[in-house]
Amino acid sequence: MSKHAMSLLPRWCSRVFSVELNGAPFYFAVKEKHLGEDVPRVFREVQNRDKCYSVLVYCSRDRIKTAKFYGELKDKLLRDLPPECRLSPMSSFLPKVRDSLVKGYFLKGNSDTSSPIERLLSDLIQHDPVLVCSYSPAEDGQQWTQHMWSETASQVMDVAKGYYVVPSEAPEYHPSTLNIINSDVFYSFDEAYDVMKKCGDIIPEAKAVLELLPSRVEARNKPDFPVIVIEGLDATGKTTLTESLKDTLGATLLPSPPECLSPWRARFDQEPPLIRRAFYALGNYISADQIGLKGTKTPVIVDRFWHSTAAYAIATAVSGPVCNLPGEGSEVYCWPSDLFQPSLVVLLTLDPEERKRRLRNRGQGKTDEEEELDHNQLFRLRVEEAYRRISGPACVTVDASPSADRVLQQVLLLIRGKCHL
Ligand SMILES: Nc1ncnc2c1ncn2[C@@H]1O[C@H](COP(=O)(O)OP(=O)(O)O)[C@@H](O)[C@H]1O
Ligand SMILES: Nc1ccn([C@H]2C[C@H](O)[C@@H](COP(=O)(O)OP(=O)(O)O)O2)c(=O)n1
Repeated sequence: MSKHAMSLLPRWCSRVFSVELNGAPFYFAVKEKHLGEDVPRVFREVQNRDKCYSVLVYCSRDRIKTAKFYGELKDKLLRDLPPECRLSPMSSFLPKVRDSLVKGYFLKGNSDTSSPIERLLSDLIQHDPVLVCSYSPAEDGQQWTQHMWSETASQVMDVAKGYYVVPSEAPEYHPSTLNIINSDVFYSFDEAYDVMKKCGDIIPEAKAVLELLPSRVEARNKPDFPVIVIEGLDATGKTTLTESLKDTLGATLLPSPPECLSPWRARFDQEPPLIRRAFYALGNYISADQIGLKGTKTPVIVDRFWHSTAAYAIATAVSGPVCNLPGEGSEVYCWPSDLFQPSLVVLLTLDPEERKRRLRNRGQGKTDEEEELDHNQLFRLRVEEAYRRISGPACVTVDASPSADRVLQQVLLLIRGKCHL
């Protein structure tokens, strides 16, 4: 058994396991002794001939490698497993213990597929940073047990050392929230920079991004003029409004991520969240530098900024309904202390049907994430709620359904009230 597996074991029985079936999580724990608990739901629906497996990915010291490997593992499993084998996202965590989440996959096979699955898992355990367990009915046929695989023998360990699986309560918030800080959302330039720097060896484009970064984190000048950020989901009217504000106020308009990052954006959109979110986080620091420069001469309007970076990252890390998000007031919604704070952040909101109509009328291609927004109503609700919970500065919500001119007038009123323009 590897060093990593040994370090997980002492608290193995305190861990909770979560398997996500059709977007809904099912929780279970393991125990050495059985006290008549029910069989966890995820195993209740499994036929007696079936066998299940879990593959959990260790968080090695090299976070970049772990993040890349987790994505590649899914591709490998989907490619090499028998098509009848069902693959579901899985995780294991210590309740309320930050950074305790390990992610992986849960596999369900039957007696026909167990040989190819076990061959594949035996190979994985010998070459990759994974912990493999198998699940099967106990001898009495009433309970299910979990058996951890040994790396050296690449076989199931002594059956006597199997753990019983028992139901576990759902945690207060989605388990992914335990690992959001500095994995999905970065709260300082240095944290995001560190990820991008470590990517340099495997992603050549990361070096180009590093070269574009400002030499000083704090905006070089404190802008004399107001800086207004416009936020909202795609097609809520940000471009339309920011263009009008620019003309009406004689302001400078800055898109975010900044234009200088455009050549690299598609590349980083393919990367796992750790790398992709570091890219967007750094973009905000480049924008802050530009704001400092322009804001000494004119008001500045920014199309998306930190709210977008954090809200999309949090809403992607967590699945399911809005109540799975970290609670209001959680530290995950805090503004990075080293990032420039705009004078006003306006969040445009729109009825989903009207947003879809505007998207159709615009008729442009959408990013995968925006496609997801369309199909996954829960994701859209999570993004909007995360937007509302971010503080320092918090956003002011504006209904974007009236005509473009009425929306403009409404936002001008807010700006005049808040920024004395
Ligand atoms: N207030 C509005 N009423 C009706 N249509 C609008 C309004 N604001 C924008 N649109 C239209 O909706 C579409 C999306 O607007 P856009 O400004 O591109 O949104 P975003 O920049 O947020 O993606 C565009 O076709 C635009 O002309
Ligand atoms: N400052 C920013 C700007 C955008 N992002 C991310 C958040 C989402 O993943 C996408 C949304 O950007 P996209 O260009 O698709 O949206 P618009 O067309 O501008 O409405 O970019 C970010 O993380 N930080």
